[in-house]
Order: sequence, then C-alpha cells, then structure tokens
Amino acid sequence: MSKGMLIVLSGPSGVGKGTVRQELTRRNKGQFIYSVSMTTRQMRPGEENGVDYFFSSEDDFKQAIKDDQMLEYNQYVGNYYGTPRKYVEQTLNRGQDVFLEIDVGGAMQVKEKMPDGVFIFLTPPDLQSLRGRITGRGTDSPATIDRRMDRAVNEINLMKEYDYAVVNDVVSLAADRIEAIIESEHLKVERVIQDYLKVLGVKNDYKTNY
Ligand SMILES: Nc1nc2c(ncn2[C@@H]2O[C@H](COP(=O)(O)OP(=O)(O)O)[C@@H](O)[C@H]2O)c(=O)[nH]1
Ligand SMILES: Nc1ncnc2c1ncn2[C@@H]1O[C@H](COP(=O)(O)OP(=O)(O)O)[C@@H](O)[C@H]1O
Repeated sequence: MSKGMLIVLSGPSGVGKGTVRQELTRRNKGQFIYSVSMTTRQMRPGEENGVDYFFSSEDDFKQAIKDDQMLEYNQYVGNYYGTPRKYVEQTLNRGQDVFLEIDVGGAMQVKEKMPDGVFIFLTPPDLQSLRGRITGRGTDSPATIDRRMDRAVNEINLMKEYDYAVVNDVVSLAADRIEAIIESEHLKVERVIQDYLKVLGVKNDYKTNY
C-alpha cells in the first residue's frame, strides 16, 4: 500500500490558519486526518482536550521532547506547541493523508525531516489586513501587535521555502485553493496517473518523476 501524503498548512500568526483549517475540516469527508497538536497553553472555553489540542503540563511536554516523541515543536507567546510524531507516522503508513496546521518555525523543522510533504503557506492579501485580523482578536496591546507584525514580516520572508502560497482573502476561497492543491498533488502520484491513463484507454507509456 502506498503511504499517505503529509500536508502542512503554515503562515504568520493571525493570517487565519486556524479559521481556514476549520473550514477544511468541516468540508473534509475523510480525505485527510487532522493531527491534533500538543500544547502547554490554557484550554479556552469551548475547547476540548484531544479535539482542539492535547493540553499538557510544561513538565510533560519537555519529557516528550526528551523522549523524541515530537516531530516538531516551537514556543509561541510563552507556551509550547508541537506535533506528536507517532500518530503522524502511523497514519501515513496506513495510507491516509495527514494535515498539520502549525507555525512557520515548526513547518521548517518538518521540512527537514519529511521533505516529501506538501508545504502550503497561507498569506494575507496585504499587511494592513493582517494587522486588522490580529487587532480584531482583541487579545493584544498595541505594543504586542507591533511585535507580532515584525515577526510576521520575518515569517512572510520564508514563503519561498514552501511549495505553494495561498492568499487568505476570503476563507471559503482559500479553502477551495487548498483543496485544489491537495487534489492535484494526488494526481502527480505515478500510480494514480497510470490508473487514470488506463481508465482513459491511453497507451500506458507515461513516465513521471515520482
Ligand atoms: N509549531 C507548531 N505550531 C503550532 C502547533 N499547533 C498550533 N500551532 C500554532 O501556534 C499558534 C498559536 O495557536 P493558538 O494558541 O491556538 O492561538 P491562535 O491560533 O493564535 O488563536 C498558531 O500560529 C498555531 O498555528 C504545533 O503543533 N506546532
Ligand atoms: N479571510 C479572512 N477574512 C477576514 N478575517 C479573517 C479571515 N481569515 C481569518 N480571519 C480572522 O482573523 C483572525 C485570526 O484568525 P486565526 O484563524 O486565529 O489565525 P491564525 O490561526 O493564523 O493565528 C480571526 O479573528 C479570524 O476570524
């Protein structure tokens, strides 16, 4: 059985990664499995352990890092966030796609370890909208917003490391683009192409790089 595809959605804080991921999860009919991250941040009202995150203590998180249980991890606003390795590997080995929604630092770590993944950078239509979204959450002081914007500009510079850039202008359109990327990445896989040629009745001498 062929392995599943790893899909990594990343981008600067406040660009709308969580929002677009929720839209994709809402639409998803089992094409991919969302990998639930582990975090040391406080659970927010309405969140559920094991659904939104695995909420853990800092000691437990640090132990998991020591035991090499994290595929990647990063610190964000004083808390740890990371992707448990085992679940990702087992799911890919079962032939199912895995979807990660992580920050840019984490995505660069995954790229080192799993370069075959599909890396998608979610970008704001412009910096003014990004500032508006961060401000709109109402959680940050003006000084913190400036710091987040500086960090975001540095992160946007890493867009060139990704396979695709998707503009998050309208959530449903960003989700459409990501679905199209996933679909076409699947079509790139040689086995699928060969099967498709057979269905079309075209002579099977097509070669791909995969
Ligand atoms: N590196 C890494 N970042 C993550 C992971 N899970 C979530 N994040 C990122 O951590 C940041 C903070 O997430 P969260 O606390 O849910 O807050 P919010 O998305 O800013 O509302 C976001 O940029 C997430 O994309 C993870 O497993 N690894
Ligand atoms: N396409 C969009 N247009 C307008 N606002 C958006 C869009 N996508 C997300 N937002 C808003 O921007 C804010 C940040 O989104 P969020 O998903 O928390 O970002 P991230 O997970 O990247 O930090 C939220 O208030 C969200 O409702």
